[in-house]
Amino acid sequence: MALPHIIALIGYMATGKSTVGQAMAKACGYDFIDTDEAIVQAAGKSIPAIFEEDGEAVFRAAETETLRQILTAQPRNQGLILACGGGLPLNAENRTLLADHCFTVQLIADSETIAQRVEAQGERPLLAAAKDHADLVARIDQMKARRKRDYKAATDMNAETDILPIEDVVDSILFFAEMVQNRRKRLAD
Ligand SMILES: Nc1ncnc2c1ncn2[C@@H]1O[C@H](COP(=O)(O)OP(=O)(O)O)[C@@H](O)[C@H]1O
Ligand SMILES: O=C(O)C1=C[C@@H](OP(=O)(O)O)[C@@H](O)[C@H](O)C1
Ligand SMILES: [Mg+2]
Repeated sequence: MALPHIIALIGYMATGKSTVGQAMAKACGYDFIDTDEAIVQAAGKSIPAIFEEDGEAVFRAAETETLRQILTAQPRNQGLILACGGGLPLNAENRTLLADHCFTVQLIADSETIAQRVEAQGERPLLAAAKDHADLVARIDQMKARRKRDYKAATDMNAETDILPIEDVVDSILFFAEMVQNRRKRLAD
């Protein structure tokens, strides 16, 4: 399968970047890295603990360094699926790194779907203050609206994760990414 060398998944929290990314890597034989996982490994503590003990600014600085390191270390002869933390594309330097190295897919889901996933999973410090379900949905709506422009600026393709099961989301992304790669090759020849 002719695919871009690095496929990055971006998008709002709980749209499925980590889950879909892992399944994509398995389906196409690419490596898989999750920026959040890499940061947790290096810090030796969870994302909520980093936010609480070190603050968001420290987490964001680690995010940029981790992204740069991952993108430059990836061997030429091995593809990579990179699941990004939800806030990563809000930083202009990170968007430039994505544009320079990746085919970037934005995962999208309804705020209601996201709220249900966040309630089931936890682990999202930026949404931890929500009072109840309705407040959580409202906070997700507001944060999504604030982030929309930066996400769009970094995006080569959108994929919805509300309707299709994970395997079909994977197949649709790989199908589209392969078309793009073939087209790029034709244009380069
Ligand atoms: N079609 C789907 N695509 C992606 N995730 C889904 C889908 N259906 C259910 N989920 C669930 O939604 C959650 C998404 O969480 P996660 O992958 O951690 O998202 P993110 O990394 O974007 O925050 C997982 O528990 C996953 O199993
Ligand atoms: O959107 C964000 O700002 C964040 C998203 C999280 O990753 P997921 O999008 O994988 O949940 C994680 O990086 C951190 O909690 C901050
Ligand atoms: Mg994730």
